Amino acid sequence: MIPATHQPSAGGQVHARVEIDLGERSYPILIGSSLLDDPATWSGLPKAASALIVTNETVGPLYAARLQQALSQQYPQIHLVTLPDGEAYKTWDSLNLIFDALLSKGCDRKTVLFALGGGVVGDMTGFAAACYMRGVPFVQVPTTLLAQVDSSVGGKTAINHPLGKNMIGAFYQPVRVVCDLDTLQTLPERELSAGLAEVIKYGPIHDLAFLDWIEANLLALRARDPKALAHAVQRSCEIKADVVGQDEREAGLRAILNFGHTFGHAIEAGLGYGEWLHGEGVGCGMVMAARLSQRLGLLAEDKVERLVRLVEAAGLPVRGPQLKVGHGEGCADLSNAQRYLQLMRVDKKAEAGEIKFVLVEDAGRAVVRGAPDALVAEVIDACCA
Ligand SMILES: NC(=O)c1ccc[n+]([C@@H]2O[C@H](COP(=O)([O-])OP(=O)(O)OC[C@H]3O[C@@H](n4cnc5c(N)ncnc54)[C@H](O)[C@@H]3O)[C@@H](O)[C@H]2O)c1
Ligand SMILES: O=C(O)C(=O)C[C@@H](O)[C@H](O)[C@H](O)COP(=O)(O)O
Ligand SMILES: [Zn+2]
Repeated sequence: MIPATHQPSAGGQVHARVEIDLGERSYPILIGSSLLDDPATWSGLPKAASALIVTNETVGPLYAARLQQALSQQYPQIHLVTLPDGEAYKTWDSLNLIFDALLSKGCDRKTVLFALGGGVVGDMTGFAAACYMRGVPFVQVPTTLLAQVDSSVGGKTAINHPLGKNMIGAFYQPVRVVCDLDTLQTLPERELSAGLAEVIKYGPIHDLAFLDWIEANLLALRARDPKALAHAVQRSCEIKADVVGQDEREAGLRAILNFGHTFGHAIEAGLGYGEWLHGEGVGCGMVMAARLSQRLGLLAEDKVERLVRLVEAAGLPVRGPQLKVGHGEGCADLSNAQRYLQLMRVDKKAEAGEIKFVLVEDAGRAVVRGAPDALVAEVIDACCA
């Protein structure tokens, strides 16, 4: 049990409520301020004898006691498990810490899990919820910009494998998402920039007017202006809810949300998880995917340069790294481009060894298709430092 350290301030304000329409798996995304402390935020959740808050060693000390206090009216027993912090810990070992806590505390199949943290905590808590007793309810309480605009929504849950990102997981939807914008005020600047990568992503694939808005409001976003953050989170969640509502399990359309990720995931795995942040890989990966789109005649050069400027202005890298030769088995003799290609062949969108890229067109649409290895290698060579 967590000690209740202080009284909640309550008085939460919901600025927006976005519904994700998935039939019986539908749920609301609440976006607002002071939501964490307000017992009203948590009313109507599944009833249970116990809840388990899953967090990490950074977020726990900041927010877990407040969440526990607010939940205490609803759940007689509230337990806490604190995971090590970082992408390098998105592993079986961390997942087992959640199962150890669930079992040692006598949690049953009604126990509700609360994922309090960024995307790493969210993805692992969701996966644990999908597995424990073959499925218990869980709530996403995202505390990073990246998690509020993307990872808490849509039910992709997973852990990493040394050979590939998010390779072991499940589609499993939360019963509610609560985005308390106030938590973004304690986020390190590098993490805020990482979150902006996923915000920017929605522009070229779905909404060019939103891209205009991001450009016009980038300074306000980086200064954490509450109104700008509220709009960025709301519009991002609306777009993601729309896409996921049409294609929950990525039979087709949902793959557009992977813009920048084919290259980005290769960077994350190739450098070793945690070396570059997920959002940094996505930011740079979008630049590489845009340059590939240009080489295939889909995107005009001025549109590519516009994206590069925006990614850079968001505080994200626009040049790809040289992937460590020898980091993975059998890659010692590979060139940098060959190493990228080797890692990208593991991507979940690949079919029969053919890599599929999310490419973008001038009109603000995305297409998912293959490209000749030689052309991809040229783009990698041109994009890497
Ligand atoms: N499931 C999905 O659809 C989806 C979508 C996008 C990304 N992801 C996954 O999400 C992960 C990245 O998520 P992330 O960027 O949130 O990283 P993260 O979870 O590692 O959090 C980033 C850092 O910020 C700290 N932190 C979190 N909230 C804080 C706060 N309010 N104040 C201070 N520090 C805080 C964390 O402890 C961590 O050190 C990746 O594993 C990625 O694969 C999943
Ligand atoms: O929700 C989705 O679908 C996405 O692709 C969102 C991505 O931002 C996210 O990083 C996702 O985890 C990547 O999916 P994956 O299937 O390539 O692991
Ligand atoms: Zn992502």
